[in-house]
Amino acid sequence: MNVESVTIERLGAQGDGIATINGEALYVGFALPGETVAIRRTGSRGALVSVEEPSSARTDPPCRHFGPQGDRCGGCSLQHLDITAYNDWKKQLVNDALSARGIDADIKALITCQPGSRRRAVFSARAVKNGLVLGFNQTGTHIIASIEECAVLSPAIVAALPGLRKLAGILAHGGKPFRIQVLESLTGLDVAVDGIGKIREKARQDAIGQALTLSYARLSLGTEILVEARKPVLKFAGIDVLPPPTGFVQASTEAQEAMIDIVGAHLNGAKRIADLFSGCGTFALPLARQAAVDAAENDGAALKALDQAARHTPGLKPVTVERRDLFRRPLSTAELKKTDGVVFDPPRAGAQAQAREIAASGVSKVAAVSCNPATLARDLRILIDGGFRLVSVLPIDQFLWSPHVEAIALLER
Ligand SMILES: C[S@@+](CC[C@H](N)C(=O)[O-])C[C@H]1O[C@@H](n2cnc3c(N)ncnc32)[C@H](O)[C@@H]1O
Repeated sequence: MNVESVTIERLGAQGDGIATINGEALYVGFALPGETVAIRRTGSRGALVSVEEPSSARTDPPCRHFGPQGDRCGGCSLQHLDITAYNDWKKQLVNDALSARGIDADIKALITCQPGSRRRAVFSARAVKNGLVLGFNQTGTHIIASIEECAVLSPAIVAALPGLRKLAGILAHGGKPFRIQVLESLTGLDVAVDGIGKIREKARQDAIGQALTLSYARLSLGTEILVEARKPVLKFAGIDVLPPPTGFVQASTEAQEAMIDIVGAHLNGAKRIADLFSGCGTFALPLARQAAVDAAENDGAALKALDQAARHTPGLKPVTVERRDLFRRPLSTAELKKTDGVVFDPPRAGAQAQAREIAASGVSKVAAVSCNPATLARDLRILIDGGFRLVSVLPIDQFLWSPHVEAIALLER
């Protein structure tokens, strides 16, 4: 394949450099705006061969697995961009999504997260001819890049990699890839193996032995607990919560605490708050210090954890929980009649049906939390058209060096 030289014009939403060739966009990973790079072209993608004229914003990536010279670990896409330009790009992702819906917003400076602060990871693993590979998928492929270090994950998770590899080796069979979810809790690692299929009794017993030797707090197969040496504990603004295996929690404690503060301050003064897509209570529990809270969510185990934490925490205002599919059955305007504040934090698909009900309700303050600026913008458009004023938007870099960004939009009327 021929090597050709192109000039990169801008960064795309996935962190690729974009050049224009014959009027068509060409995407080049690990390339930056202003750079002239040598590439090998396949369709609309160019594989970086070398950087001929580097950008002044190019910097050395902190992780050896990153980039075309590393193992192309797909976890990060922008370690080679200096921090100021990187922060601007993240903020711009939110701005672009809102602008596409005609929303002019006061977007605050990016709230940053430190390297080594990610407490949750999902590794891919697979038995191979001469052993086992465990790491993250290369971008856009099912090839697993074996990981020895990671600049994003907490040091405790990085230190656990050799043990996780042993555990995966015990459970792996048949060469099919499977996942290992790891959450660093305050009482130790909460490890859940997923997508492994049926395992033999001996492998199960060996895995339990390994979990005890490695001092994990808990080991599960999917949601089935195999061994629980200690209950995994997290704190949401100082409130103890025992999350269920594989249940959603925010990726970084730093981001979680910043988000709790922002949401709590905005909904200050509300007497009755609905926390929709509540998970195990990241927002509901701290908010119950200031108002009665009705939490709704589709994961029964998460709601049970929320309910138990509420019952065991003294001084909270009343908390109710309801298991409910909010895509199919959003809280109606009638059900929101006594509610004056709402926080919603849906999965990437957003909260379109729920936003319509809130727009038509008497709710006066909303905090919309999202990990997907495109669906956030769509839902904000519904709320704004329903009479809400967008006060501000706060982007949060919960997914460091990746193309993902968290944001909280604060609205009132
Ligand atoms: C981004 S998480 C937020 C959880 C929580 N607010 C937190 O901060 O930990 C999204 C939550 O939506 C829940 N969820 C997904 N689909 C749902 C649905 N159709 N109805 C209700 N909840 C749903 C998930 O179980 C998950 O807990």
